[in-house]
Amino acid sequence: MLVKIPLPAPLAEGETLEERLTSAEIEFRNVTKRYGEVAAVKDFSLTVRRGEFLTILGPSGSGKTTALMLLAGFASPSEGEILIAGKSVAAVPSYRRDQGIVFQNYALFPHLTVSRNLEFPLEMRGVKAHERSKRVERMLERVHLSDFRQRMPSQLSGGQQQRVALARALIADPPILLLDEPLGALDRNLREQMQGEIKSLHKEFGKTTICVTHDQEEALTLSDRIVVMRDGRIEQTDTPEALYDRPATRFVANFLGEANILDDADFKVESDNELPAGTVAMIRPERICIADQAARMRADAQQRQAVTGTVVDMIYAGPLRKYHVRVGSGVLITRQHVGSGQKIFQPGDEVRLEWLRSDLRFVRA
Ligand SMILES: Nc1ncnc2c1ncn2[C@@H]1O[C@H](COP(=O)(O)OP(=O)(O)OP(=O)(O)O)[C@@H](O)[C@H]1O
Repeated sequence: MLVKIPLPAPLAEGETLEERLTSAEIEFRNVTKRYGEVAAVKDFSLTVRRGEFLTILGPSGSGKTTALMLLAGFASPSEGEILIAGKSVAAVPSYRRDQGIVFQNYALFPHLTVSRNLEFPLEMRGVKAHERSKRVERMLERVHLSDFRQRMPSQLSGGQQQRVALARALIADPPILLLDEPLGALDRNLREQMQGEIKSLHKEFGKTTICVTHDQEEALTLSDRIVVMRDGRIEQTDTPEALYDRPATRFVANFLGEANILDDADFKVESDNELPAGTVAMIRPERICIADQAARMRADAQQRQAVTGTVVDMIYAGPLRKYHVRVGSGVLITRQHVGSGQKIFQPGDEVRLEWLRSDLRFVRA
């Protein structure tokens, strides 16, 4: 069987193979960006590998967009530097950085048809008319918009417009793709569909992609790695699984998914060892099992911890049930898959919560 493998871009003029093999695609070195008194990004250092899909995730105002704008060249660092393919881009204007960009509100040209919108970046790069129309047709087909080629952007749905924006960002084959809340304006179903589309475009084209979002689910679904930002600084960088399973801080544990933080004030955590100074214990809701108080402990009781409490709330959420259980002066959350034969608890029920000791994590407080 013949397998088609997309090849990376040929070596640029002056680029050696050694440089290509060893250099990171993008590097932020101790970048700070100040707007007057406000430091929007502080001492930001990050290496992005070639072909990686990296998401910058954080609450509003944490500096995500500023980091992306610095990379795009729409703003310049107050301190530090940014390197692309091993070279500082301090003196390179944004239009010469060879990046495809999709912003939530980075509108298509409203007075140009879909085809003309796609042609524009090629025209800017001096691609000949014959070649341009071939590439536009190919790209339209790829994003399933061939039938819309003559429409104006205003005659397209939000999802279709974003597909055109993605196609326009990719058509000139830039090595880097920047996405700023690309799906922010879409409703939930469409967003999920477009996440699939972005993922498959990334697989197919292999662009080094930096995506900014405040949507944790989007970050978990799309990314090879996630950078969690807080107040202009990087809080933690890791793969989605590692961030979810082993968050380093209380902030990351709470921001990425739901977390039960076992504060000393609310729960007396019995531990064989002292918790390291400055840390608290944390457990994910789906790691806690809920059972009748009188139910027998599971066979591996030594490896488990159990507490008793009273159900204060049960929330039905499709395939999941979420229980809030009062334990002492605190509340623990547990999430159970809805399965056949599983007991359903109601507010007021006395229950036992159990978990494996190995599912407890400690995070910096
Ligand atoms: N041009 C600017 N002038 C002054 N302050 C700015 C400017 N751009 C950003 N800031 C400030 O820098 C901080 C970080 O903003 P930024 O837009 O990067 O955050 P964000 O994480 O992308 O937020 P959001 O998710 O709301 O877009 C904020 O406090 C913001 O007010």
